[in-house]
Amino acid sequence: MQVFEAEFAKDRQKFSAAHFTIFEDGSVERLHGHNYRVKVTFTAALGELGLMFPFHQAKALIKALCDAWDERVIVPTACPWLDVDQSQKGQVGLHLKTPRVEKVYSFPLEDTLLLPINNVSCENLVAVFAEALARRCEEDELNYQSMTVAIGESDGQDIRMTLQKPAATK
Ligand SMILES: Nc1nc2c(c(=O)[nH]1)N=C([C@H](O)[C@H](O)COP(=O)(O)OP(=O)(O)OP(=O)(O)O)CN2
Repeated sequence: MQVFEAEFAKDRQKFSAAHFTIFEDGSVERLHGHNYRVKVTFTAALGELGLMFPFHQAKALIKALCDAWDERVIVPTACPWLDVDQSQKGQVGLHLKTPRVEKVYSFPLEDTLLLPINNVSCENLVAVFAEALARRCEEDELNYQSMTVAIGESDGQDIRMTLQKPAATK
């Protein structure tokens, strides 16, 4: 069976976000930001009329997720060295305490993206982005066999991960 690949790497597939990366020795970067760039490659066989799926359908799903992650401070809520306090309405308080660093941050809740990851690394971001996009593709009944998502913090450096589409449950 012929399997086709469609890569989407449009300039509009980006999100601007702030984060800090934590390292295993307990050192932590200062808060900083990137214009993250997102590339998605789908594989699929051809359906009727020689189409994998309508390209606009895939591009709309990717762009909507990029928009949801845009202009945010990304918070790793599963980080063992980070206490995330949402007791103050509309605010997120972070108390970071590693073997080497102790810092306190406070952000408006609407400016944050709380992700169930232990560190805001490209590796973790690409995994969460791919799973979230797979859920949106499922809801939108986009037909594909696998997706490879690549996220880059700067030109010339991408981290990518491939997800196989789960077998149909119905
Ligand atoms: N394994 C990982 N290591 C690092 C990550 C990451 O996501 N995974 N991220 C960072 C920082 O966010 C940093 O901003 C980017 O790191 P790096 O590429 O080392 O730094 P530059 O953008 O300055 O890259 P240049 O090669 O100087 O252009 C650090 N490590």
